[in-house]
Amino acid sequence: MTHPVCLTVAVATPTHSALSTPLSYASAQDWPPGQLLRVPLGARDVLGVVWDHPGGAAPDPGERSLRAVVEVWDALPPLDAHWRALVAFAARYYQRSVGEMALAALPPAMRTLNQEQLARRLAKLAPKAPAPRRRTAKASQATASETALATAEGSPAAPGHGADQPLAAREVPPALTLQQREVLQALSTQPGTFLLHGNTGSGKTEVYMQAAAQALAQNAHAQVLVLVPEINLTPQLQARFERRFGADAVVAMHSALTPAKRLSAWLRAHLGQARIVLGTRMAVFASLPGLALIVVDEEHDPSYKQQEGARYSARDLAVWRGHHAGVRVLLGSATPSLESWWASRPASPAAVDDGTSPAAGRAGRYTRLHMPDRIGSDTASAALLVRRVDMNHQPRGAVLAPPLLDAIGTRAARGEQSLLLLNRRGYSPVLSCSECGWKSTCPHCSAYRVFHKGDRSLRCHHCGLASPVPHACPDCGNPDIQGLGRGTEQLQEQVQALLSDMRRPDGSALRIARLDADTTRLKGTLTAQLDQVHAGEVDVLIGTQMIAKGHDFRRVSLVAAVQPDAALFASDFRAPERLFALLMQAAGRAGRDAGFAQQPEMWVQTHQPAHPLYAALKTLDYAAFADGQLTEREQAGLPPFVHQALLRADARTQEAAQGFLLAAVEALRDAAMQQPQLAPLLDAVYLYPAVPLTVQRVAQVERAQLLLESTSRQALQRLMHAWQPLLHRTRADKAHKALIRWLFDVDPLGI
Ligand SMILES: Nc1ncnc2c1ncn2[C@@H]1O[C@H](COP(=O)(O)OP(=O)(O)OP(=O)(O)O)[C@@H](O)[C@H]1O
Ligand SMILES: [Zn+2]
Repeated sequence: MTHPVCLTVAVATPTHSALSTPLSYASAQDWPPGQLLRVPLGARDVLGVVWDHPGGAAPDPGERSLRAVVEVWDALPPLDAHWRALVAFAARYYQRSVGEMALAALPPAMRTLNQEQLARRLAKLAPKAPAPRRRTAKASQATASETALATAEGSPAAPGHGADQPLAAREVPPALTLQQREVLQALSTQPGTFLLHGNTGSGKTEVYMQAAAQALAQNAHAQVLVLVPEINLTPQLQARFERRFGADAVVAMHSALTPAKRLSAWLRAHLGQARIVLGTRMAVFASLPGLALIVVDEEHDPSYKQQEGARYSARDLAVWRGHHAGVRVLLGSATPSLESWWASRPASPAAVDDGTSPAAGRAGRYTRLHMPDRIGSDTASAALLVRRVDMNHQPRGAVLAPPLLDAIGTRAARGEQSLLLLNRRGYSPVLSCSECGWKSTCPHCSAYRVFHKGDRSLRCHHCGLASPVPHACPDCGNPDIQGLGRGTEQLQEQVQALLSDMRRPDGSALRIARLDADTTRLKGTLTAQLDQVHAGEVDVLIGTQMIAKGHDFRRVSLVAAVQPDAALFASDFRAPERLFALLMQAAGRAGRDAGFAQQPEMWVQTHQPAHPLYAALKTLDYAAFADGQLTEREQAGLPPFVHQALLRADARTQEAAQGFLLAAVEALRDAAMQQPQLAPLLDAVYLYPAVPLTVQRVAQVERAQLLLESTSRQALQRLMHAWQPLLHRTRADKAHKALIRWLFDVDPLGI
């Protein structure tokens, strides 16, 4: 009889429970950490990952009656030490349990799979027998990077993907510009994390692809991870990678995939069959045994931060992962986040001895690289002109200023396209009764329901509640209820009327389309709509920030921000950074082809034409804007000069939510009296008073938060860890039974 061994297994136990550490199970045989298996938990059996024993040594199963492992998925190689280290770090840093983090990092379809089903899936993925290598004429005259890739792929050890594809099927990379060459050169000469500050249309994607080709050439198992904010917004990007590397080498990972597709993408990455993984934030947790390079495109994009469950930043984890695995990380953006801009600051000799600013003088952790010039910008006509339109001097209530209307008409008459950006969907953000003042508030949220004319509904954008538009005021019966303010739906209607006299080159009326979350709800509609724009079937495209992101529109020569001012006065300290990035990205959609008769233009309709943000936009000088913002942030003691976390509480009443936060602070202060090691942490971390969130109530849940701030990331981390058990205890107190949940949001994006 064999003596059973004890396995430590990470299972998806909730963070906020007593079971939040990995559990012990008995097994007839020892299995290495990283092995996937199924184990019993309560009445069910669940997916788990063999974890490293706490303290290194296996506990003795001896006396304890451990439950036995159900089945071990030994057909799959174990998850490697880098992957486990990433998961363990993410759990620690974002204050979650290892089990929760590990299981959230695996494709959901895996949870319901058994060994047999897994075997069938794997059989489907099994590589076809590689065909003998073919040498085509093309291969012998290929560029360096292509040859490098060919070597990697042609190697007999290359795990089964399109090694049998002739190279001729692949696209030949263009000759690089000088700036692209310099960036690739800098990348190849030193390790570390790089911030590529590349103008829109400067050819960053080409740099990513060539850097990927170089990394893949290192060996036959090398893999590259490419993170993008929203893959479904840029189907073109995936197509570009597939053209370059072959469809078999690339897998996509994002939440719009069917569970089965997501699982096979994950398996192909884990087995090394996929050489390039292109995915959204979740892909940062992909198992990549051959990881050789990480690219984070549009690294400033807020969608890299997960907003529920474990609130991780995929960008920040990508940097950690690359550092831990010893591979390069390439962050790219035309408008980097201020965090990354600061982290990549060059050393400033002037400030070295000044001593007033703690970090001044020292260079940042990242290497900053620049590509200021757009591809084809040697033609003078390609330079972008930014025009501010003072709406104080336009006809009252004008939707579009008359000169802007003219400009759109002129462009359309030449077959060029215009984009109109309005970051608010629906017809009107609120309906109101002119008699009694009734407004379309949501009964479940502290927010208005938005009027959507298309299906005549009132919809809450927070909880999703939708109901038909009333024919008369529900309070006083007045039939005259009106919309206040304007969304994309209304803008489309108004622009349609305003442009009705204008003509396309063929004499027909202009075609005006709208692209936002409402028009793209159905699967496939986004791609279809983008295809229409690319094909030139649309003259004027109206949309939310969706139209500003990453699209390589070739016929757009004019972009206009219709009413961007609101963000200038938002209370969120990141609002200017976001607005500037949005406008720069939007501007970057104009003039991507140098062959226009007239200079491409970005119009900004504003009542604040002298605002410094628009002045900076006028010169398209991101660096000046960023440095100005950083000075303000440093003076005001805001990130990246301090580190923040939120303690959030949700409850049935606001009183209960704030009551919990107050009690938790009290418990922490009490504990500090008894535990002297806590006192310095409380000195190093500032705890703000508990306050309601800006949108205080959502779906009948009252929300409150407490901001923690420190100049020391470590002190902040240690305080949260020390606080965890006290929070569990406070939660368990009957006095707080109205509490629904509490959580930490580390490095929050909105406070
Ligand atoms: N070296 C090159 N020679 C010719 N064309 C190039 C070169 N590099 C890139 N291009 C082309 O220029 C266009 C813009 O390049 P790319 O999409 O890579 O820019 P980007 O910096 O990623 O843009 P954005 O940030 O706006 O998405 C693309 O159509 C691309 O195919
Ligand atoms: Zn609501």
